[in-house]
Amino acid sequence: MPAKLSVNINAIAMLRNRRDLPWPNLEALGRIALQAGAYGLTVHPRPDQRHIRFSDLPVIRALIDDEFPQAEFNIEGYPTDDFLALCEASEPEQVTLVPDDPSQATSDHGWDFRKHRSFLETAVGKLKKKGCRVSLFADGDGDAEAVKIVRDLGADRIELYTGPYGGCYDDPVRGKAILEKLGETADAAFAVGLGVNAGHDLTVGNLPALAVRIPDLAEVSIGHALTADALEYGMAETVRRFRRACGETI
Ligand SMILES: CC(=O)[C@@H](O)[C@H](O)COP(=O)(O)O
Ligand SMILES: NCC(=O)COP(=O)(O)O
Repeated sequence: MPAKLSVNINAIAMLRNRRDLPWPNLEALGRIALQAGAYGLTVHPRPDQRHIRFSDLPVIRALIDDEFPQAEFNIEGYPTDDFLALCEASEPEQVTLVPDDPSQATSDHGWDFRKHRSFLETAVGKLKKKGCRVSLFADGDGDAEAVKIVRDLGADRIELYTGPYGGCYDDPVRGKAILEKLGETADAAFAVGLGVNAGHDLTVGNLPALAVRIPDLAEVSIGHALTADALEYGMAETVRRFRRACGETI
């Protein structure tokens, strides 16, 4: 089954926040994305609320509950007490824990699972108790032992950090090598019973090869390139293009 598309609306929020005005409207664009067949919506609130504001979360939750009850809400972020409280209030179907420092411009690495094992165990336990699926952001470095730690922590999935792949997927040497390491990491995760998501710098151009190497990829969350394409093609057509790039026949 092709990977499901979750549309990350962070970049749309960043554009909105240039002015103290309510557009572009996250709820309206989220609705168009879901009407066009996106499987879910992703947000990555950061402590300074520079794109997603905490007040956006109930609006997205209500959109899904009221109009798209089959869709999923995925919240990504670093598990501070404030973040975990946001998750508790928003009841996302999935939470993706990301090791981001508040000063980071964007996510640029996965967890060091050996170093942060006990910290993550506590956070994963709290989220699992609330009934969320939990995914942990992971480097695609082929580290099979690290993936076993994720399983032992009680998480359900890893999300492969695809940033290094995104920019050089068409380099026949470097791109191919990075893709193979991502694939090896996914294989190791599947072997211990974890699901595999992927995200960061995915595009219509680089998704097809990823989907071929990891045919059982569960979900991709995509924001930056999808928002850029939406300026050119419109949100509905862009969602359809990304769904096709994931392998859907629509
Ligand atoms: C975990 C991940 O790769 C995305 O959530 C990404 O961090 C989006 O956040 P920004 O929109 O702040 O780049
Ligand atoms: N988890 C990755 C994500 O949600 C979006 O990343 P990007 O497409 O904005 O790079």
